[in-house]
Amino acid sequence: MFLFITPIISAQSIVDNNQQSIENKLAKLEKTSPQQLDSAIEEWKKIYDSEFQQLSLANKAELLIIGSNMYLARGELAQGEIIYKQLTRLLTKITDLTLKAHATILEAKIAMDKGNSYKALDILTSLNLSISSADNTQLSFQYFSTIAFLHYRMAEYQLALSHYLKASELIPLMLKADQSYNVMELYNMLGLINLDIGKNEKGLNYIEKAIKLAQENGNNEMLAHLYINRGVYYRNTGDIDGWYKNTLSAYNLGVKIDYPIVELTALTNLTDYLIVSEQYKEAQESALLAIAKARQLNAKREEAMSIGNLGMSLFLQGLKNEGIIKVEEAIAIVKEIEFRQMESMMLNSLVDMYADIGNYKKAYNLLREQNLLENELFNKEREKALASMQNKLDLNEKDRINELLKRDLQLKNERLVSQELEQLLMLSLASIAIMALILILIFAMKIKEKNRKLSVKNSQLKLDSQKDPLTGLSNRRGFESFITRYNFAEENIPSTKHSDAILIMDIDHFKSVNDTYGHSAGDYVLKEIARILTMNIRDNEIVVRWGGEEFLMYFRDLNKQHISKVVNRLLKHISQSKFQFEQQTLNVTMSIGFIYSPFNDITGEKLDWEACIKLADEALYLSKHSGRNRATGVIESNDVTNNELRHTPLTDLVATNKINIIEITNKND
Ligand SMILES: Nc1nc2c(ncn2[C@@H]2O[C@H](COP(=O)(O)OP(=O)(O)OP(=O)(O)O)[C@@H](O)[C@H]2O)c(=O)[nH]1
Repeated sequence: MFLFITPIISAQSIVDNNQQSIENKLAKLEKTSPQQLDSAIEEWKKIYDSEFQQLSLANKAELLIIGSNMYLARGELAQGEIIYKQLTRLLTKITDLTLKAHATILEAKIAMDKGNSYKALDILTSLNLSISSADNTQLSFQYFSTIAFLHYRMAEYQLALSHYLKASELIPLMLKADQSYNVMELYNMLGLINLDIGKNEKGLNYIEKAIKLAQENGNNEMLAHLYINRGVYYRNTGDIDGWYKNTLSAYNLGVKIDYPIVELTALTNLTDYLIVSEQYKEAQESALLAIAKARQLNAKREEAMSIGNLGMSLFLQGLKNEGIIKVEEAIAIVKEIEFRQMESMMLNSLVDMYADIGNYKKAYNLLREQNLLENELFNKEREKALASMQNKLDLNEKDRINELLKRDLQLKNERLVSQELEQLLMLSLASIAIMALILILIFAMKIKEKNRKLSVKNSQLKLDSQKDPLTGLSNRRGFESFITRYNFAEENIPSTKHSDAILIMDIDHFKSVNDTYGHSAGDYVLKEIARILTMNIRDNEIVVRWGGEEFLMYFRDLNKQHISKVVNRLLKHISQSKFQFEQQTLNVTMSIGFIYSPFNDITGEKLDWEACIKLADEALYLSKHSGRNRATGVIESNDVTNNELRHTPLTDLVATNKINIIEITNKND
């Protein structure tokens, strides 16, 4: 039965008069005590109807929180919930944590009023996390007080006590904030709980503190409640006179200040006292007064309890049937308002009554009914506890799954990143590899090209080195290359009719050409002779510039009968050619030495080409010596070895008749 709302003060707003006025109105409504509830709700309705639309979002939320709290305090759960739902829609547009926390506490109160204490507890427990960091005294105070009250309602006194004690740490700050009513209420609750758990002295101590504060503040309504509760201390300690005195004080004060709730509570307590003190007639009177007061206040619970008390006092006066009827009437009411615990207690009394009058059958049936009810209540509590536990488990499991999913996601992300990196790396490596490959290829191609060029150049150089630059004929090196390729010694099978022939030729008196016509004329003659000689060979034959004015000709597969004709034709071709140089006609002749190749010695062994050339060269010398413009050929061996052919001068071989030679003079046909 208390309201706590934290004023919302926006630091940035420059409050105008209207704003100031609504702030004041809200602040006043916040401090509403239960006794002023009806008038406060009227005031709230007025503000809601005329000003709500013009209010800021925060003020709207605050007004709704106050309204919902007030309706709940007056026991109008449905109205309180409607306002709460409007508040939740509004809160989607608001980020203020304090307002949200107040809304959450409201949600818990609604769950509590609906009888779902465990749900309420869960809601408040979830708020604990966010509120612990909130630097807001009144909000924290309300949180601890609400959760404590919830535990109290659930008969969890130790837990209730620990939360009220947490709230009590805020008392100095609360008093400073002009929240003495809430502090009184806290002392009262601490007192009641201590009384409930048997710590009577401690309980009384808190009640006395509350009484002192109520007296200081002139809060008679609160004082009246506190007298009743101090009476409980005396009842608990067995001082029924003290109980009676305090309860009576409460009743008298209630009448004096016209506070019917306290009057009703005091009357109910007085009836209890009168029954305990066996003053049944007075108890009957007191019960009747309480019933009237309860009906006046539409307080069904108190009405039922008082009717039950009336029944008990009648029964104990000996009016047993009347008593039973009243108790049954009371049970009907508690059934109607589903006050199950009271129903169970009353059924218990009724069982005793029927047993007392000897109606055991009825007593037995009622006892069974009462047992079933107890079981139902027990199971209901059990189910609630199980549901709460399941909810906690689910939340826990959800948290665990969320955590797992989060970790899974994190791992997947990490894996993705590393995969991306890996791919990037692979891509980079691949790119590098491709680049490298391209570079290598380019490099290789360049090298290949260079090598090709080099090899072309080399070939060219090689060719050049094998060529005579003046005539373009092969030189000695060219001939060696030719003869090696031809594989002279191996491939030429000696034949009696055909043979190759090597001619060594030398221009006659060439020196005089140079001397007479100049070196250029000599060069010209050399080139012309090269041309003429080349005209006389086939594709697989060769003309070589063997030395200065010396040439070599290699004929292949030549009929031995035709060699003289070939040589003679050559001598003629040269001698009959007109060498025209600068209007000068030059006459040129050549001398030739030749040999069949391969040349066989007596053993039939082939003579190597170098030795053949040596013999041809010596034959040339014989031609020169015999008068020039002629040819001398080594044609047959007799009794001679290759060794002798290699090392013995040709003239000696001829003189000793070891070989035969022929001489071909340049005859005109
Ligand atoms: N123009 C020119 N003359 C050359 C070249 N090579 C050699 N000779 C000349 O050829 C001449 C060869 O002379 P010799 O060896 O005395 O013989 P020859 O004058 O031909 O007399 P025989 O051979 O005995 O008939 C030399 O004068 C060389 O200078 C050349 O490439 N060009």
